[in-house]
Amino acid sequence: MTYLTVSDVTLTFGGLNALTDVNMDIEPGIITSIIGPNGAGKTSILNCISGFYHPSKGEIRYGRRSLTKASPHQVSNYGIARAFQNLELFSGLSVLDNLMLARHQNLNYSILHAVFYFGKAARLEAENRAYVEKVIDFMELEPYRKMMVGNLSYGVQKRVEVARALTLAPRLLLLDEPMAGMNIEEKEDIVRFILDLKKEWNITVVLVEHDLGVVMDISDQIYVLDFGMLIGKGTPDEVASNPKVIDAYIGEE
Ligand SMILES: Nc1ncnc2c1ncn2[C@@H]1O[C@H](COP(=O)(O)OP(=O)(O)OP(=O)(O)O)[C@@H](O)[C@H]1O
Repeated sequence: MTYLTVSDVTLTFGGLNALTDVNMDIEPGIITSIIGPNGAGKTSILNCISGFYHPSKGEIRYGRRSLTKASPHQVSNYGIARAFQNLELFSGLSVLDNLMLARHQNLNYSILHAVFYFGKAARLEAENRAYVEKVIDFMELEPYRKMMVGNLSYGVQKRVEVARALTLAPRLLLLDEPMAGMNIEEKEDIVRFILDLKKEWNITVVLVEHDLGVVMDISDQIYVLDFGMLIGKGTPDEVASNPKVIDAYIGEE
């Protein structure tokens, strides 16, 4: 069964096609990477899937649901979360407060409910806290929980950004360059987290990443974009031996 389907998606800005007739099929429970040179359209496709941009043409489906015109809020309610290339964190708040705040987007009661049904609100709040603690534990953020995000190293902030997305308990996680600016050890940690998310949390991962070594190591399938067009797809071995892909990367990596 196909899980996420991108069909003939074109995205236009003024006269420029950021994406042209892009097709992708993503099955549940796998790691899919999207690679390509700078400006190839990788972030644009994540923006289309997560509802920040709407395709000028084509369709995006997630199971039985259409994401083509969905808002970011609807997309996250459908169980799709995103970690951003540029961190979406409140630098003046602690790690714990950032994660609780993100988790609150998931609350399914209104302020009125909170007033009239205090018991239910309190129970939900306890559940939220427990879920956030599980994420902190998984992402090994325990030593930083009370620290202000702005005071943490960039590598740890990137980890908090992934944790922020995880607090929404997604079935599908979109990661936009989660390893950018990290040293080798920090990258190894993120790789381990991504593999565990797949194996232990059964989360489907879509990854945009420039580090081809990492991409080749952890991906089940890879899509390659160049100038907004899909120029290759397949397993890491298939993609690595695709002449179009090799051409696109000459002088790049
Ligand atoms: N909001 C926007 N308005 C105008 N042009 C845009 C917008 N967003 C993206 N583009 C253009 O669309 C093209 C694809 O950009 P995109 O950010 O998706 O590429 P990318 O592959 O993610 O690049 P990078 O690896 O540098 O992050 C680029 O030419 C970019 O300038």
